[in-house]
Formats: sequence, structure tokens, C-alpha cells
Amino acid sequence: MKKVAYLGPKGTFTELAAVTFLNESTRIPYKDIPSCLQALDNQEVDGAIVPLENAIEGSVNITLDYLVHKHNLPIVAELAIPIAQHLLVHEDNASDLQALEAVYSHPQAIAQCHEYLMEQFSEAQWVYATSTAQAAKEVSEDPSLKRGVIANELAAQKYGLQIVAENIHDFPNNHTRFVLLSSKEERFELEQSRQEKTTIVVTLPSDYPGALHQVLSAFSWRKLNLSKIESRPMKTGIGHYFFIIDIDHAYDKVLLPGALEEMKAIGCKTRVLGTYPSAVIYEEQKEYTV
Ligand SMILES: O=C(O)C(=O)C[C@]1(C(=O)O)C=C[C@@H](O)C=C1
Repeated sequence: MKKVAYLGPKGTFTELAAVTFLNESTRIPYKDIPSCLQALDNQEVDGAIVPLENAIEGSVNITLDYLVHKHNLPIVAELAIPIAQHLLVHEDNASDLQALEAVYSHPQAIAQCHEYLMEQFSEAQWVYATSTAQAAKEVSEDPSLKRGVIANELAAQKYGLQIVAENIHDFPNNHTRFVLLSSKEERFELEQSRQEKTTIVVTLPSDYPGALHQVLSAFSWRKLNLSKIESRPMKTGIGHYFFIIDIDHAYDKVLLPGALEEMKAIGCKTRVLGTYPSAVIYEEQKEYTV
């Protein structure tokens, strides 16, 4: 893949995921997740890498919703990397952390460090930014303001900030899953992959008792393992949902088409968001140069 859109500016976790898995590609930063997807739809880039789920905070709803409601961009790979959140400040503010009046970051990062913030900075303002690196960039630009940032070590390097507290996320083993989207339904070879997955969207028929049970049984008797099932609002009214289901299996010629046919027979609508290789990087394997 030649050009890949990511949530910028330089130094985001999304860039770290891109560097880890797609080091050959040229990375093009965009200001938010919808702009990355739009850039791919407009063919400004060949791929887009976007966060989908975090181990502490759960789904990145904006990604899910845009993939389901607004675009038809296949998922061609899944990449999970460790997420280490640190507190960064300008060196002028490093000697008196208690004086910090605000902590800036992306909402996902603030949520991952909520207990830490409650304990250490309950009086400070917690301010949302479009990404962790954007927050770092803004804070680095005016050291006269007493502000901290939650971001990664790469952002600290890029924007000349000092790490004053390491690993401040509330639970260990913090990981985020990113997906690589493409404009073409082409197989993407992911070197580090050890597993194949398929993600589908299922909408149940209305007023059909036991419909979800039947959907799940289509997988269970075929011995297809599910790694995630989540409902999201259809946005058409209270009580209307669709389900996103991750299956630990490639879309083959028999099992998955059979399961989807069974769901259609009871009136479900189904859509395959992608069938793709999946890779996870653990803390001890982490290495990157940007
Ligand atoms: O702000 C960033 O650095 C991002 O890449 C976004 C994002 C996210 O949306 O989940 C990615 C990984 C972390 O979970 C925190 C933030």
C-alpha cells in the first residue's frame, strides 16, 4: 500500500500502529477519523488506518458508526499494539505538577486514565483534543500556560515535552486494535499475522422472538468462535440496533456463507465488513523508529 491516511498530527498512537505494521507506506496525517475515511473514499490515499477498540475503554464508536453507516470500505487487516499513556509537560512546568490547571488529550486517552486523573488532577480541567499528538502540539506551543498532556513517548519526542509520569493508564495490558481499510477488496499480507478474522454486521428482523439466539446458534453448531459481539444503535429510534460480530475464521466457501444464509432465512440483514489477517504486538516485542 503506497499511501495510508492516519489520525494526525505526527506522534499519535495511530501513527505508531502504522509504523509497526506498514513501515513501507507513506503516511498522510488527517485531523480526525471521518477525514481519514473520506480521504480513502476520495482516492487521495490507498488505505486508512483507524482505531476500532481499546482494551480499557471499549469500542471507538465513531469508527464503527462511519464504517457501518457512511462508507463501504473493506477491512483488510487488523493490528493491535500496546498503549502506554504518559503525562507530558513543557520543561518549564515540570517542577510543580500540582500547579497544572489543565490536562489535554484525546477522549479515549482521558478515559483510559480516568482514575489517575481523579487521584492526581481532580481540580484541573480535562480538555479534549482531536488526538493525543494534537494535544501535545498545542501544549508545547505555549509553555506559559500550566498544562499537561496525556500522550505517548513519540509525541514527547516530536513536540519537545518531558515525560513526568509513565504508564498512567488505569489497567495493565492496555492495547488498542486498529483496522486497515482499503478501497479495494484485495488480500493484504500482514507479516506478523497469526490469525484470520471476519467482521460482519447483522440487523435482526423486528418482532421475531429468539432472533439473536438463532443468529448465535448459526455460529455455535458450526463451531465458529466469536471474539466480539456488540450492539450499536441504528440511529432510527430507541430500541433499533445492529450487531457487529467478529468471527475467528476467514470467510471461506462453506461455513460462513452457510451461517449468513441461515440468518437471511429468518429475515436478518447481513453485511461483511471484511475478512482479514490479524496481528497483536505485545509490550516486549515493541520496537519502532519513526
Ligand atoms: O489520539 C491518538 O493518538 C490516537 O491515535 C487515537 C486513539 C483512539 O482513538 O483510541 C488511539 C489509541 C489510543 O487508544 C488513544 C487514542
